[in-house]
Amino acid sequence: MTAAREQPLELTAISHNEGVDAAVSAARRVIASLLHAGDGSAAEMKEVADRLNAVADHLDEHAPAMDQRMVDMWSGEGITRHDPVTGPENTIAPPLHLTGKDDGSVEGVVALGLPYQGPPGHVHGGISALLLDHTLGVANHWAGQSGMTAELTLRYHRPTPLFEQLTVTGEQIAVDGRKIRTRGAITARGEVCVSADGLFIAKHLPRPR
Ligand SMILES: CCCCCCCC(=O)SCCNC(=O)CCNC(=O)[C@H](O)C(C)(C)COP(=O)(O)OP(=O)(O)OC[C@H]1O[C@@H](n2cnc3c(N)ncnc32)[C@H](O)[C@@H]1OP(=O)(O)O
Repeated sequence: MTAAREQPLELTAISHNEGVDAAVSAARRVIASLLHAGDGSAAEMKEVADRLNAVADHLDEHAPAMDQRMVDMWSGEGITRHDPVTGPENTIAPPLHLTGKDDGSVEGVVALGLPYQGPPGHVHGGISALLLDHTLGVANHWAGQSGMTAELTLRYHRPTPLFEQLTVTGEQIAVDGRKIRTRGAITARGEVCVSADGLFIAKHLPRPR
């Protein structure tokens, strides 16, 4: 095991707070604000819709062809900037930020707002599954042997609160040929809300070129 690091090792992309990252942060705000406002809001929603559509028209007008964008997204090695969990370029990413620990596990903290609500005041179970699937995948990457999810078994121990700091962890447990076993959890206030056991199979789809 390596000597203790002063800084945790970054395993996911950090927002640059400029360019598309800044626009994505603003869009995340819009998504949360729309849900907060609702139809009973005094805001002029027709005008809001027109302005948002104008923004989308502007983006579409200047976007590269989709196949070129796919190549760009997957150029270079290492961590992605576009995934739906950690990606600073992806508006639907909360985003979760993961770091690698010296014990071989990965960990991140995140607080989720209204767009991720399932039961009243609590996180949707599918969102928890999304966070854990990705975190287990990053844990495999950190451990040195990664693959695609073949099975993900979740146990929902207690409701996962919105608006509170959640800790998401992942750790590779075993590798047997192409089969990789990984586990993880989401905890709030020190209590496990969701735990996950994953089976991953070493398989890698080709990057667009
Ligand atoms: C760093 C970034 C992190 C990102 C993390 C995100 C992770 C994801 O979300 S990946 C996307 C979701 N997953 C998928 O779409 C996977 C779709 N499924 C597949 O591609 C394939 O079926 C896959 C990969 C599961 C198996 O691949 P394939 O090469 O066909 O495996 P195959 O040769 O049939 O089986 C290999 C072994 O695994 C076993 N196996 C395969 N699938 C399963 C399964 N679901 N359950 C149990 N065992 C399985 C087989 O029995 C076989 O075992 P053995 O060697 O003992 O005979």
